Amino acid sequence: MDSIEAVRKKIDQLDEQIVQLIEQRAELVNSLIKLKQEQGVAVRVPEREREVVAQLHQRHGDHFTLEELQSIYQPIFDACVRIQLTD
Ligand SMILES: C=C(O[C@@H]1C=C(C(=O)O)C=C[C@H]1O)C(=O)O
Repeated sequence: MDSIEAVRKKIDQLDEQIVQLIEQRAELVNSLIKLKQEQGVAVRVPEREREVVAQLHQRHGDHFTLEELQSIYQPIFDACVRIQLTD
């Protein structure tokens, strides 16, 4: 069995990957801004955000409730929209 320190090291590595993925996600969201401006699409699209969370819940509902996934994703949506508006 791994020691607490060894497991924490694996958790730290996963956290690093999670943040890198969130950064990549934010870059993709940011790349939409030009298309949105050209097509007159709103920066914030709440129904799309609901759809993202609902799809994740369909696939991962065994581990996370809908409310938990919403709580995890709301700050990510907020940060992505802020970056779209400020970059
Ligand atoms: C990425 C988009 O822009 C915004 C950010 C979203 C996201 O971070 O997933 C979803 C909807 C919009 O509020 C989009 O419209 O698809």
